[in-house]
Amino acid sequence: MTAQLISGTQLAASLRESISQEAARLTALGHQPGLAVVLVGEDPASQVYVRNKVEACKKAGFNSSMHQLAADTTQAELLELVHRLNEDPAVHGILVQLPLPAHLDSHLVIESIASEKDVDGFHVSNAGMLMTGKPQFIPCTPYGVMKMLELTGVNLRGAEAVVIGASNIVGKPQAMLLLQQGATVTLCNSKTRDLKAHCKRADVLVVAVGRPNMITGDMIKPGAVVIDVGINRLDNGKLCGDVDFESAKEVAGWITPVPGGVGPMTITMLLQNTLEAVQRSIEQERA
Ligand SMILES: Nc1nc2c(c(=O)[nH]1)N[C@@H](CN(C=O)c1ccc(C(=O)N[C@@H](CCC(=O)O)C(=O)O)cc1)CN2
Repeated sequence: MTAQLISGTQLAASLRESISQEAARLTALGHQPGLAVVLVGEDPASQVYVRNKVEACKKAGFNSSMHQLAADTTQAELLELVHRLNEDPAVHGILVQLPLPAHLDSHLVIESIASEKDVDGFHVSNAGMLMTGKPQFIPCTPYGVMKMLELTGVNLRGAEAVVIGASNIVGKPQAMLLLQQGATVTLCNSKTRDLKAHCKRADVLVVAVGRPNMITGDMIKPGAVVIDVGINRLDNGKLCGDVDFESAKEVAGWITPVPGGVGPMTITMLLQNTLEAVQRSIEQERA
């Protein structure tokens, strides 16, 4: 193996220590961070992620409430719950786990969350703030990726960064964050011609597609930083990323594993965003 491993598990553990300390300080001041997590239905992967989020909150000393709703919950019932959480002063952050069951309109639900409590950073107001270079809440996965890049010491100014996957949750905000750090960014999508040529140019390659092992070592520039956002469950029950780790690690300079890479960082940045929500609410009270 030539590449150095970027362990999300390790980085997350060290960031969570500082987060816990700040949570204890805020709690002592009478502002215990509060995160409400909403899950609709019984998607097994979502259940795992939500459980891990609630667990991480508890460990960090946050007050977390879990709202588990039946798969046939109506749009009106879900909006009513979000409305109640918006009004609750003990709740600083609200997260509705995605994907929602098909009969629910995710866009309307996200827009119903008060933007100052949208710790996922998915609300159009927060997406706009990020786009215009004044981020309030940065979506957790791209935020975590930026922390991982910081750890490698890679200089993003003038670097060629290629992001594969143009979702609102990962690809688009990731491209914005890289651009804001001075990288020259290419955002690839499912229609991109000659994906390999784009990948081969990348000093920093972020892959968020959801297709097991689609990026192989021969598509990677020697020494590149490769960040694998994909989490795919194979028929044998094992998890794998969008990058073929075995061949990629022989070419890359740095690489993230799956599991234990970007996933744990996503949850950590959710805690960080919730802290930022508390800090802003205190500032607002004082103003
Ligand atoms: N409201 C949101 N919904 C979703 C988000 C999100 O950020 N906000 N992101 C993804 C899923 N996700 C967080 O919710 C998430 C995915 C994976 C992990 C993680 O820690 N993965 C572990 C493996 C866990 C396993 O055994 O399955 C790892 O990679 O090591 C955390 C969060 C979609 N929905």
